[in-house]
Amino acid sequence: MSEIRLYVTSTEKGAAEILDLLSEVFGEEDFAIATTEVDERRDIWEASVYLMKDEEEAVRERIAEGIRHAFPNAVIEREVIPDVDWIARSLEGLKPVRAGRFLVHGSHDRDKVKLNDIAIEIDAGQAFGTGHHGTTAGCLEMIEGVMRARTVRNALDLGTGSGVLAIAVRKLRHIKVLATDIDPVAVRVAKENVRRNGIASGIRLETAPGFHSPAFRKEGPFDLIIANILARPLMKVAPQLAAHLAPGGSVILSGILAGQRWKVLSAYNGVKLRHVRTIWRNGWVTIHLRHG
Ligand SMILES: C[S@@+](CC[C@H](N)C(=O)[O-])C[C@H]1O[C@@H](n2cnc3c(N)ncnc32)[C@H](O)[C@@H]1O
Repeated sequence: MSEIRLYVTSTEKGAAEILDLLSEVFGEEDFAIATTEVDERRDIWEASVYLMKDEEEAVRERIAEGIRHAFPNAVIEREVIPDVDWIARSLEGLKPVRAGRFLVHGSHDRDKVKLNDIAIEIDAGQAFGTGHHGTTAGCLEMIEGVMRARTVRNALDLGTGSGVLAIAVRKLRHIKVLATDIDPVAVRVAKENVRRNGIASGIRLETAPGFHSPAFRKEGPFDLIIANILARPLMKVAPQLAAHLAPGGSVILSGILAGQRWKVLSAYNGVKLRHVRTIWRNGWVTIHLRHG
């Protein structure tokens, strides 16, 4: 059955207020609720509830009732989310990708795994992160280097997508990992990938925009923070990211085009993080920074 997103368009402040109201309406029920930035310059945001098609009418009425007083003119729009299987089928031909000792492969390529590989099984789906993109591969290579050289007792994967990087960290070392994404669909896909890779515990997955969740304080500060979420949001979260880093900790940033490297580095120098190493892949850079 199809999944539906019901959403209301507002400003950042309005979307946050709607999110609070919807959290009261749906409480502990199993609905994913999130806010997403659509256009930073024009301050356009969406507050969304994800549900199955047969629940649509009842959920729509509850949303309307919940926000009616504070937002009398709000329009509730809908989007049908495409089925995961359809996308997966169209991308079935993707070849396994090597990055350091990691081999990221689809379920159809299990026989390609060699003895010394650290295999991560990810089928192409609705979440970003099959290993084919230069940013994911750069992060995997950097994770291996950093975790070999430094003591890492816990880690944060901000913008986890398919969960590939959190799975990589956990496969390298038996440590606790917090993995978050602004997109509840990605979080659901990541949960499935964590299970499929035989990881029964140790990875906590949460839907959260930026650092907006109590989970960060609860699980942090972190010895390693990985964030592959594009240059602009990376620059925006620099102060919060630095605040959640343990003394002497490492940061791996990606989603940065080569030409944006200096802007991102200067934002992070401003929060007392210094450059250690850069990996270049297909026009994208992955950067390792440290406290000090
Ligand atoms: C480029 S993908 C990276 C996925 C995976 N970590 C990888 O390396 O392949 C970026 C992910 O970050 C998420 N994202 C973007 N902005 C975010 C934000 N402000 N807070 C949390 N997640 C965010 C997106 O939904 C997307 O899943």
